[in-house]
Amino acid sequence: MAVSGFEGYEKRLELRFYGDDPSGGKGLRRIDFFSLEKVLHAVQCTVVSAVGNKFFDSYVLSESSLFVYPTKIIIKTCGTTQLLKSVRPFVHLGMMTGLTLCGCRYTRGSFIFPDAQPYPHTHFEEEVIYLEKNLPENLLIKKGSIMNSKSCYNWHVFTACDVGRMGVAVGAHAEDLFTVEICMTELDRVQARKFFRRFNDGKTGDSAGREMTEATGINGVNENALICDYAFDPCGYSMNGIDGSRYSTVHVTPEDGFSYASFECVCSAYDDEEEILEALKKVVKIFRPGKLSVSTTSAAGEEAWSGVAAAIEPLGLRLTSCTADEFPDAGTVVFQTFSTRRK
Ligand SMILES: C[S@+](CC[C@H](N)C(=O)[O-])C[C@H]1O[C@@H](n2cnc3c(N)ncnc32)[C@H](O)[C@@H]1O
Repeated sequence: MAVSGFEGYEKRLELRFYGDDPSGGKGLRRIDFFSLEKVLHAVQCTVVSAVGNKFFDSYVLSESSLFVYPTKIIIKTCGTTQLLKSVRPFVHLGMMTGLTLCGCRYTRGSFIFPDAQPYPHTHFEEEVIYLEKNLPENLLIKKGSIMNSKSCYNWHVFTACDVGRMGVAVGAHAEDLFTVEICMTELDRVQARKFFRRFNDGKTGDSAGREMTEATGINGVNENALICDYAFDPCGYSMNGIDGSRYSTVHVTPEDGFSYASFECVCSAYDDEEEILEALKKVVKIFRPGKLSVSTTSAAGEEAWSGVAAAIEPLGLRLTSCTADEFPDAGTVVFQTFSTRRK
């Protein structure tokens, strides 16, 4: 941990692959656990809990989450982890399973403690140079950009893709799917206390995590999800939810002064918009943050997330900025920030 405090803001990397899969569709899920642990060691985190279904494998990490699909890896890490050190080993492991990287998406918010970040996470420019150096040459189309808000919290996005796979990748994978990433700071103190354990509570990380999931209502955000949760000692919480082929994930740093929580999920353009917005409202009510950002990434365009402000503003948060930009392979990224009216 940095001397000043724990960096809650995650770095998120999504790697997409293609190729003939001799294993009948298991693809990247054939990567053995020992090899995954080696990559995580380079990033400086470990697996604390795991669960899978017929679509994908989900791991709760000491610093956030990893999801492994047959042709896609999503890894999200916080603290002072060196996430981008996973790029080369994952590309290599993909090759070993007969798959080639065709898309890369890296996103993150603005760190609370930027000076505590190690190379290559010292500056966004450094991260982009590192990515360009370590991605394979077939990923020719690239764009890196910082989406600004009116506050000090900005959204950093880098995407790259293989020119030959561009249309295929978007069409086959993400045409109707969009990712929602919510970052919350200045959590309500009463709510944040619920993510602290009692001294010597005699519980395991799993059993304490289960209690937090229920006591806070996180299990009600998507009642259909199978939840894999973990409570850190003395505080902190992570969970992955799996619902068919879709994941959701929540991470909480409850310490006062640098409190942070995140929620991420995958939605479809065919989902009931009201249901998505209801889930979003439930998340905001669980944490009651002073500041919040919502980033949506969608091949379907900006409309995918047009109802966010109308859903959130009645909860006492005011829309302070809304920016949209296009990125190769990813589609439209919309970044909205909200700030409480209570201060
Ligand atoms: C890993 S969790 C959640 C991560 C997520 N990105 C976030 O900050 O919301 C981080 C919280 O767990 C606490 N924690 C306790 N033990 C930890 C450990 N061994 N590794 C990482 N975090 C730990 C941290 O102080 C922090 O409150």
